[in-house]
Amino acid sequence: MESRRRTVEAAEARPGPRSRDRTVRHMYKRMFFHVKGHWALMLLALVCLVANSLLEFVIPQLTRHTIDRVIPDGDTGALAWIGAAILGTALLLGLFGYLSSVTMATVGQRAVYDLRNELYRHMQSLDMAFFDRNRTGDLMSRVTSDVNMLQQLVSSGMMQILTDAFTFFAIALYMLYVDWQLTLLMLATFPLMLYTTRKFSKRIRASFKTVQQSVAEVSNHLQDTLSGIRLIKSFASEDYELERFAERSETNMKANLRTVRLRAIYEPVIDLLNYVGMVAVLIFGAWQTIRGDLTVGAIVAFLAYLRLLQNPIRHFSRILNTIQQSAAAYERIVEVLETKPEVVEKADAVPLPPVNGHIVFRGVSFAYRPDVPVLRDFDLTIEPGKVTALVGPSGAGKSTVAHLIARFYDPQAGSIVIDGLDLKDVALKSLREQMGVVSQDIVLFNGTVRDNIRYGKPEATDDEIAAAARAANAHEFIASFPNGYDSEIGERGVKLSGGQKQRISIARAILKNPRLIVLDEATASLDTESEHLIQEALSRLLAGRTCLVIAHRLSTIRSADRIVVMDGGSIAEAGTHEELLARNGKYKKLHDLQFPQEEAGDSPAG
Ligand SMILES: Nc1ncnc2c1ncn2[C@@H]1O[C@H](COP(=O)(O)OP(=O)(O)OP(=O)(O)O)[C@@H](O)[C@H]1O
Repeated sequence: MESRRRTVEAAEARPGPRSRDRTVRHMYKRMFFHVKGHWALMLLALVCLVANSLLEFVIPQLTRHTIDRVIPDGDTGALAWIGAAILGTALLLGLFGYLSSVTMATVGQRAVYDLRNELYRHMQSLDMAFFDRNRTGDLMSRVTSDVNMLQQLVSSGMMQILTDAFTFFAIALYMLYVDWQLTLLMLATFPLMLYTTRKFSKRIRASFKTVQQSVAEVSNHLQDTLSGIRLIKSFASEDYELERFAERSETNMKANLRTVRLRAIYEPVIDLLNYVGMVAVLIFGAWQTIRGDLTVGAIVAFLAYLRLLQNPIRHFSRILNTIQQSAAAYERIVEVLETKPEVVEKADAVPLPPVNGHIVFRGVSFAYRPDVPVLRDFDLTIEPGKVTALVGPSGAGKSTVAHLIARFYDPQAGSIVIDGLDLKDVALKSLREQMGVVSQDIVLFNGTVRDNIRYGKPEATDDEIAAAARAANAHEFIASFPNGYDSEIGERGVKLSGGQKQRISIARAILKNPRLIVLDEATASLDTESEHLIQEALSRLLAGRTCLVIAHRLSTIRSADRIVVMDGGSIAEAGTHEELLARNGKYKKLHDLQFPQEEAGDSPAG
């Protein structure tokens, strides 16, 4: 019971909404961790950015010199030098600007590359329960668009903030030195700006989060409908899907507009506060100049510095967007990164030695969702080297038994023991490497026929691949393709029939040569020819191994060594085909439903 509670809690464990400031801090820390390896590039970018700030400082000084010295002295000779100095400074500004942009983009791209790989690696390490809970399109958008969002932060936002802070403090200090009263007057608007920024950043982040969620919804919809396009067309439900897609797009549009509106208010408010500062400086500065306390050049330079000082603030209002947008995306990334798999390998897990395949379920109870039990106090023994078939009505829990053997999930009570070792004590890889699953949902990846068969044994030679294909009755049709084993499968490749796909998946399992086979039998009825070829391929695959066959059609399992009839998550009866027929129980009923003509009792031999 205790372990069940733990699993349920873990299943629901998702990071709660963390405090916003904490997210931003956390995000910076983690992103810094990712860029740490590129410190030389970061340093170069930082040097360029600081050089830029210093150079920006020079131009107002040259203006001041021109107004206060060159013009009163009538020194026309100096004008050319001043012009050249300003142009030279501008050229250097351009050069450093270029260098800093390129280096920062490089660091940003690399950090994103690392983060994206980390996220994908973590997703691969998560268990099936995680993938049951999350939708594919949503996960895809986390790895693509959310990670991209962070790239912006690293390549522009992070450094910009550092240099802006540097520029701001350098100029503020200089201005305090030149005229502290004027500077303090101007800085008086800053608390107001900070207050406004805080207020807006909370709202902007919340609205960005809605935007990212709506992107995920669009992505989910696309994933579902494009992969199920055949179904949509066969139901002629294009208009319905279009309407649903338009709804999701509209949510996305509205969410975007909401953020735009927030920004559209925030930026002018900050600009207005900037102008208030400028007006104060202009009036008070002009008054000082009239009184002769300040030169005209000094007030012009002061106003130029004021603009420079306001630049970081204006930037900040833009960066704030990037930060809030990134923080919203980051929260979605961290939700995945902080999810702990429920099925974890013990630190001292032992590699499973080559198995015989003696599998025992002892008092196993299991539920995908806490309130819907699937297996109840379930006992089952699978004998090594034998074919055990599971039959029973849909939803009885047959596939669940197979999932538990592969340890896709852990039972909440009871234990599963393989050759005397508890599954939980065994290294996952060593277990799954010895298992072959041939399922009714055949998954073939984009790539060649050869790649797809070789998936079971990456180091296999071409001869081994061909031998496996022959054993799976697949060689002939593969050889008839113009490119043979090098034919591409998938969207732009050859189209395979259901039976052909199945034979390729059997070849893949034969090549892997596992000790344990789980066969989740196809429900789709094939033509007799295909059916025969597949049955032949399967009997070669099953020979000499421990096999669990999840059977939907009783015709294929008559010769099984043991047939287990499941109903409502437990075993109703078990025995051979003949024994079960003789018992006249559930199996007999299922049998009569499928073969009404044999009811008289003349069942064919298996
Ligand atoms: N990933 C899942 N998340 C939640 N519930 C699930 C999941 N997979 C299966 N179930 C539920 O568990 C129960 C048993 O499912 P299971 O697939 O093991 O049955 P089955 O006997 O193999 O059925 P079928 O013959 O239709 O394939 C069903 O009620 C099903 O709805």
